[in-house]
Amino acid sequence: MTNAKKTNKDAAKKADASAEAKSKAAAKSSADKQNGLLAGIIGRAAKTARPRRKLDPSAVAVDVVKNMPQLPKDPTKLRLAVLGGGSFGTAMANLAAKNGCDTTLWVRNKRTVKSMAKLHMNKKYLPGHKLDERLHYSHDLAAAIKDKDIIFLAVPSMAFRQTLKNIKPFITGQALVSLTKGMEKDTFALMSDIIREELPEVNFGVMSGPNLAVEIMQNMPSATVIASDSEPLRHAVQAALHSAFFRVFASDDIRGVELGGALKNIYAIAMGMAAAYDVGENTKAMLLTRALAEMSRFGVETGANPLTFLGLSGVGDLYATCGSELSRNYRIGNMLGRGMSIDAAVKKLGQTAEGVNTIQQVHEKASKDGIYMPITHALYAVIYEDKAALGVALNLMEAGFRSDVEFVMPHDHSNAALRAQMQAAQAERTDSPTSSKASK
Ligand SMILES: NC(=O)C1=CN([C@@H]2O[C@H](COP(=O)(O)OP(=O)(O)OC[C@H]3O[C@@H](n4cnc5c(N)ncnc54)[C@H](O)[C@@H]3O)[C@@H](O)[C@H]2O)C=CC1
Ligand SMILES: O=C(CO)COP(=O)(O)O
Repeated sequence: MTNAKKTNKDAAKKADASAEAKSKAAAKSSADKQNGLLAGIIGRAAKTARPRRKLDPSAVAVDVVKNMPQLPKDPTKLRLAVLGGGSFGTAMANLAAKNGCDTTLWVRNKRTVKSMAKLHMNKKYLPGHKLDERLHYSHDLAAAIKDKDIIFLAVPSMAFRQTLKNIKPFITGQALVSLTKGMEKDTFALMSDIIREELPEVNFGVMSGPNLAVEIMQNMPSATVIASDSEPLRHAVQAALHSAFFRVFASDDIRGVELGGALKNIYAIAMGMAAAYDVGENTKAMLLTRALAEMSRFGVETGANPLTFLGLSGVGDLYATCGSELSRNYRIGNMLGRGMSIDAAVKKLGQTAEGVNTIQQVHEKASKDGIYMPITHALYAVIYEDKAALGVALNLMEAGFRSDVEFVMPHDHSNAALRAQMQAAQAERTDSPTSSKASK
C-alpha cells in the first residue's frame, strides 16, 4: 500500500469513528430527552393524581383481612361467587368455572336459576352459548357467598349499593371485586367509593377492560385489568380468570381503571351516533383521540393517573366499545343518530347501557368543577336538551386552539402562544401597505 493510500484509509477510519461517536452522542441525547420527557409526564401525573388511599390496617377488622394472604394460588382451590346473571356476570363466572374454580353464579330470579342449571345456558343474555357444567347457580344470596374467597359484583351501577347492603350481613372475610362500569345516579360515586362507604373493612378491587361478553364466550383472545391495593387479591383474580384466551393484567390505580370503564361508555354512544351519520375515518379517529384526551383530563382532576388511560382499561376499552355493534352503548348512540328518542332507544335495547346515566353524571360534575369536557357536554346537549346533532358537532370544531396532548404541552401555553402569534400576524397584515392595497 502506498503512503498516500494508507493516509487516506486512516483518515476515512477516523471520519467513520467520529461519525459513529457523533451518532452515538445524538442517540444518547435523544434517549435522554425522551427519558426526561417521560419523567416529566410521570412527575406531573404523580403531582396531579391524588395520593392513593392505602388500606389502613388499624381500620380493617382482623377476621376480614386474615384470609387474604392465604388465598390459594391454585385456581382449582378458589371459591368464588359472581353476583348478577346478565351477560358479563355469566361470562366471568363461566371463565372461572372452566378454570376449575368452585364458582356460584347468583341470579335474583328463581326461574332463571332453574333454567340455567337445566340448560347450562343463559337464554336471555347469552343465547346459544353453552356454559361449563361445573358452574353452580343460586338465587339465595347468603348461600351463594358463604365461605367464598372472592365475590365478583356484576350488577348494573343502579343496583350496586343495594346489593352491597344485602350482602353486608353475610360478609365474613370475602374480598370483593367490582365488574360494574358506571357511576351511581345523582352522587357521582364510582363503585369503589360505594364499597368504601358501605363495607369499609373489606378488601376489594375493580376489574375493567375491553371485554365484550359475547366475544369472551366465543373464546376470542381478550384481556382485562384487575386493580387493587392488595397484591394477594390481584394475584388471586389473575389465577381465577387467566386462561389461554383471557389474560388478566394488574394495576394499583383503582380510580383510573374504574374511570376508564365508566367514561368510555359516553364516547361509545357518541361513536354510535357518528356512525349513523356515516362520518369518515378521519372524523372517527379525531373523536376517539379527543375522547381519550377528555377521559385522561377528567381522570387527573378526580384522582387517577393519566398514564392508566393508555392501558387496556382506557384506550383498550375505548377502542373495543367505540367500534363494535356488540356494545350496547354504541347501539344506543346509533339508534339516537337514526332519530330515536333516548327513552325509545333504552326500551328497545332492553339491557344495561351505563353510558346513558354516566353522561349526565359527568356533564354535571364537569360543569360544577370546571373540567373541560366538550364532547360530553355536546352529547348531553343533543340527548337531553334536544339540540341538533350536526350544529353541536360543528360547534365542537370551533373550540379554539388547543394543544394535542396536554400532559406534553399544557393548553394554556398553547392557547396563549397561538393566540399571540395569530394576533401578531393579523396586526402585521392590517399594518402593511400591501395588505391595505390588496383589501381595496
Ligand atoms: N356485557 C359486557 O360486555 C360487559 C359489561 N360490563 C358491566 O357489567 C355490569 C353488568 O352488565 P351486564 O351483565 O352486561 O348487564 P345485563 O344488562 O346483561 O344484565 C344485568 C343483570 O343484572 C341484573 N340486575 C338488575 N338489577 C338488579 C338488582 N337490583 N339486583 C340484582 N340483579 C339485578 C339483571 O337481572 C341482569 O341479570 C354493567 O355495569 C356493565 O357495564 C363490564 C364489562 C363487559
Ligand atoms: O364494557 C363493555 C366492553 O368492554 C361492554 O360495553 P357495553 O356496556 O356498551 O355493551
